Amino acid sequence: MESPNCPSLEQSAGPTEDEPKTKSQAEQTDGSNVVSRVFKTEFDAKYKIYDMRTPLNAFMSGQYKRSGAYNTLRNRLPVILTNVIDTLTKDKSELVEQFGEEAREELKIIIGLISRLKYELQTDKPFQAFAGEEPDRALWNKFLSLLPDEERTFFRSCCLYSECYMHRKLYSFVENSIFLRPYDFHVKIKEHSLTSCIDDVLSLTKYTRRTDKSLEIFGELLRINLWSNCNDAPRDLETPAPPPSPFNKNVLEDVIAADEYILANQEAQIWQCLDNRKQNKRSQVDFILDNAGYELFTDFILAEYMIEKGLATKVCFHMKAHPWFVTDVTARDFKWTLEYLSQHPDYIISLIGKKFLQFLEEGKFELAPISHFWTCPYPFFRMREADPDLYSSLQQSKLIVFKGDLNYRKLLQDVCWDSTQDMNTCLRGFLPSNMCAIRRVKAEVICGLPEGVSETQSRKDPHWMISGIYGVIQFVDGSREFGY
Ligand SMILES: O=P(O)(O)OC[C@H]1O[C@](O)(CO)[C@@H](O)[C@@H]1O
Repeated sequence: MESPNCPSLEQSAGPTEDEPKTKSQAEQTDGSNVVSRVFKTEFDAKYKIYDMRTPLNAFMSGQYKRSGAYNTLRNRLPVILTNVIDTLTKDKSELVEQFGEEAREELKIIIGLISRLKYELQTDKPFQAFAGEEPDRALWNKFLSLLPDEERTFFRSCCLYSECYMHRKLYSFVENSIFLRPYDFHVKIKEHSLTSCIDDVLSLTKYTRRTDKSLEIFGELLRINLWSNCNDAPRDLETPAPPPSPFNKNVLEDVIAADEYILANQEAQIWQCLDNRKQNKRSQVDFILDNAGYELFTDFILAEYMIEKGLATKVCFHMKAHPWFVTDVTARDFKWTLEYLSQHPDYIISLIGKKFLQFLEEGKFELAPISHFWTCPYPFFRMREADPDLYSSLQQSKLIVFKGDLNYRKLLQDVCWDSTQDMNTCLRGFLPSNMCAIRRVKAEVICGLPEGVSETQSRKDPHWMISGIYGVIQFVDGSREFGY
């Protein structure tokens, strides 16, 4: 993103209707984001990349050069694939030892397939149907076949679709192998994201042992949870480094100092929703998880608080059916984390790990049945028709906690909404129950901000929407819909 002089999104006089436009409509009508037809590089000319920001109400897409989506497709995703190839090459002997000599040949084939995927990404090739044993093959192929031809490539499609497609394809390579099938390319990164933070785990454990039941403490836990959503995607030299984070991810010392970086904070409404027994007879809270490591640990701490203070009788954790967006939690990561903590040599860490394991045995913590909906490209408003069982199970929830940036993008269909748009509108009818979103802002998809905030932010820091140093804690009241 090298666009300090370009018009800000909020200055654009885009249409005001709620329905997002297709990209071609956006190009035709959004005059304020003047489309520069002078392509600056050979790549831009070849793949028709417009030198403009994402128009208001359009989907995020790599075809807009001055967008985080372009940066993701051009810089971040190829690096993810290169890193996986490097890991496979470096760990070859270890993997052969673990999965048998036959895995050697498979590794070669998989490296070749990943290189091809990277080439397809970098040359904006059309998405290919899935042809293996993927359990969600039909869903994906139907989705791909319904995409209009001109939107079926990496840079022309909605960026959410392109990213989901790349991660789904990547996993399909091991999924369709024989010997490497149980392998997760990202397992070491995920384990490291916990083991490297063990001091933070210990401090947070000690800090949260004797807490009161109060909005003040609850709010602090929400904020600690928010700042833990900080997995940093790999960046390359073309991308300016984000400004240094003004606080540590564990934020125990400076959680208050970090408050000015929270652009919308509805923790009081979330507290009210959980603490209001008369109005809300439901007692289960659902977490739609994001990243493994320290973030997952803070999810456990927040869930523990909800249970111990009588705000919920059970917390149900929804995780990904398979490796996803590098660090997302799978059932294997969830169980590994609890085992790792409970067997840790530090007595305090092992105690908390054992306590969480016991919560699992007692049904206070629960793993939700695996759903492929979380790893499909659909935004959440499509859940009711795509996975009606999941939708109706979420209707039983007292509060659904959506963690992280990707879930937020799926809530808002990866659309560049006016930042002041009411969240209810942006959800397009997706409201199974009360919901909250806890997310560091890493993509230009946001709503529910007070008037003027976005303009002020843009003046202060043109990269504020992709830097990940700002956050939101937002709430949507589902009670009117269900008459609690
Ligand atoms: O772990 P989180 O918070 O979902 O963030 C990861 C997301 O952020 C991004 O890096 C930018 O939106 C995406 O690639 C990805 O969706």
